[in-house]
Amino acid sequence: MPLKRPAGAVSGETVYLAVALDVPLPGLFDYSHDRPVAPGVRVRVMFGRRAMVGMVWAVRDVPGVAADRVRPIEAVLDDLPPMPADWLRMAEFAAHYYHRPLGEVLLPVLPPSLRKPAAYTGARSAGGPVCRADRRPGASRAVRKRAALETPVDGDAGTDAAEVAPPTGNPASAEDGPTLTDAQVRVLAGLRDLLAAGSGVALLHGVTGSGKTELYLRLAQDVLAAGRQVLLLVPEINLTPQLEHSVRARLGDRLAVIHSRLSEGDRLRAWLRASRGQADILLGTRLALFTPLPRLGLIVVDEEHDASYKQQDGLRYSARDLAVWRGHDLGIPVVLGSATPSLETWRHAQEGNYRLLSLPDRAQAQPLPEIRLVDTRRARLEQGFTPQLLDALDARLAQGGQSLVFINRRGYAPVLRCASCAWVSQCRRCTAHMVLHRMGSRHVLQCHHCGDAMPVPRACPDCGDPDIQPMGRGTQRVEEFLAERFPGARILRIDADATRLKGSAEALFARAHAGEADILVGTQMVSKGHDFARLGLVGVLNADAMLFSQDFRAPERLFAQLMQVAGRAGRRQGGAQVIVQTDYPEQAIYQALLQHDYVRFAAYALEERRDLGLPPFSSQALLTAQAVRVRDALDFLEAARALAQSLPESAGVRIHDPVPLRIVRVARVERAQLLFESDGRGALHRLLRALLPCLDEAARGAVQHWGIEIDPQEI
Ligand SMILES: Nc1ncnc2c1ncn2[C@@H]1O[C@H](COP(=O)(O)OP(=O)(O)OP(=O)(O)O)[C@@H](O)[C@H]1O
Ligand SMILES: [Zn+2]
Repeated sequence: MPLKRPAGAVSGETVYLAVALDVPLPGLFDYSHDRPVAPGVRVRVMFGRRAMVGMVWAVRDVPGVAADRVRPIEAVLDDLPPMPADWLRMAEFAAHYYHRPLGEVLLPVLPPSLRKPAAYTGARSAGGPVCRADRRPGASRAVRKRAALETPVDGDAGTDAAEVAPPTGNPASAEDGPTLTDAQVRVLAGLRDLLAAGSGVALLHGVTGSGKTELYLRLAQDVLAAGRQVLLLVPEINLTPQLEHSVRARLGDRLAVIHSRLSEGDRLRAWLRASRGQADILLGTRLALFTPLPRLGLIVVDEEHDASYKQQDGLRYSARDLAVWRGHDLGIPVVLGSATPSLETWRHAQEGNYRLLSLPDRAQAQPLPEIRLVDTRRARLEQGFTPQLLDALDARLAQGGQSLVFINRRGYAPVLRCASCAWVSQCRRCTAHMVLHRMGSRHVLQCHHCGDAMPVPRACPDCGDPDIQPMGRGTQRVEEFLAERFPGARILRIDADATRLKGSAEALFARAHAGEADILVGTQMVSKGHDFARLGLVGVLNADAMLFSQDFRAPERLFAQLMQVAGRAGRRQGGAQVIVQTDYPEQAIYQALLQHDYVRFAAYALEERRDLGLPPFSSQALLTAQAVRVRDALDFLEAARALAQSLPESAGVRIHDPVPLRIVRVARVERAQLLFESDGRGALHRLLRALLPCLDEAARGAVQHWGIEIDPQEI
């Protein structure tokens, strides 16, 4: 299809715009208009009978379909300049690498109000969401004036696409940081080398509490002083308030925060400030990566190993991997920080692709906590607690210190069971148990997979026995037990249920940080990133649950999780202790944990991966299929496999057997998967490019949905 540069077109003559739309169909869609529109400009169009917001990707001389079937666009949404060229390049790369239509990348990553046609029509639209945001008190006059005068830029998206507000120079009255330790000084010099070199990736491997955050702030100061912007990514929303506070105190108020819990209006305003260059620092979770930043000079990915950087639906991208790509594309440095780097990143550092900088000790000269494995096989457990852990909790309480009980399972109990027959609380729609939850004074059953809920039956639905009992325990039951066992203690539970309401997570964490709790009970939500001042004891229940998982990444994740949660203890005072209860103290993973030895663990785990040809020594892609019956999903995957094997591009690609997912049915849909693997990335992608366009044909009939995931993190 011949593409034409918009600048050459004469106004008044019909042009064809290739528009990306967020619909599950490949390719772009042609619309006509009376003058060219720059790539990266949003337009309102009719798709079938639906009004949609799309994004212009190119201008064509001739449409891809018969000219009389091409519909005109409804409106050019000229409240924003075209998306900048580097942003369009990143989206194009993501679409290509993850094998998705462009429209499924370009539109979903925008703030929701920018992609809703209704936001631009009707009496109350008042010029659209951008104009409304700019008219709010607080929006600068200059912006209001610009928004009122702005006409669409019919130029190349690359040139001067964004409004760039000049930096204000050094933030006023920035608080001074602590005097750096020798190790921090050395690492900062390494990071500054990277800045001076202009680009490259550094892995900042620093043990928990080593003061990595301090170095991000120092480096950010340099970048800001040079008039550039900083993108700071964190894995969890709950980590933003703590960091936001440090950033404001040290670097000033030219900060924007973006994450998925913001209201639409707040998210749009933060996005506008960042993309207009009015904010110098953008702090956010993975979706913040897709924000245009006209003066971007540094990207930091904190806790880079964290699985939350991987989007789990739609475009299944890794924000960390795309951050590295964006840095490379822009020729700016990227810093990946972690106490427990992912093995992918660690290998890059070992091979010299990334520059390895290490902080081997804690910043405040505290030793890492002592770790004890307590063998649960012969212990007399009280509600899952060993006498050793209970004694340790007692001792901390007596000293007035804070403790954390970590259990990665929310709710009251994972299953309800009848004492006399085999009945268990099974979800009607999923191959999973319904979890018992306490709601105030009542209990309910809830499925964590489909969200279905039902009241607790009075008696066993199968045999009528009234004696039905919760089995095992989650955070709520632990909280209840601790309250009984330690009546004077202030107990605070932090998990997804306790933090569901807006603002409640921030309030709970603030109380934990302020030392207003003696015992914290929490899931992985509390295990990472937080800098608790008085926490001296960590008890880990149920660590073994991940030990024998099918997923080859389970040991890596378990090790990281335990190192991270252990790392919350003793950050300000010595004498901290971690107690891990386990049935398998002899397992290599626990032995490495005792030594706080990430490097040894990584060496051992990488050796194993190399022997088995697993990532990072190979690349993987996962084809998943959904159907009412898993047999149909498996048949489709079997056909896909046969088709793949018949293609010449399959050379060098290992194609495994299709298998049902571990939890095969969710919400009455059954799922299966097929794994592709190759030693080099290229071969895998070549095969997928040849194979995927043929699959819709093969999926006809019983298969409801199929999808491809590149670099899957869970198998
Ligand atoms: N040079 C220093 N002198 C004194 N205190 C410091 C110094 N550097 C950092 N700190 C303090 O040490 C604590 C731990 O630092 P920080 O939270 O940055 O660690 P981290 O490496 O990010 O840890 P984690 O990986 O566990 O998140 C913080 O309270 C921080 O203020
Ligand atoms: Zn369910």
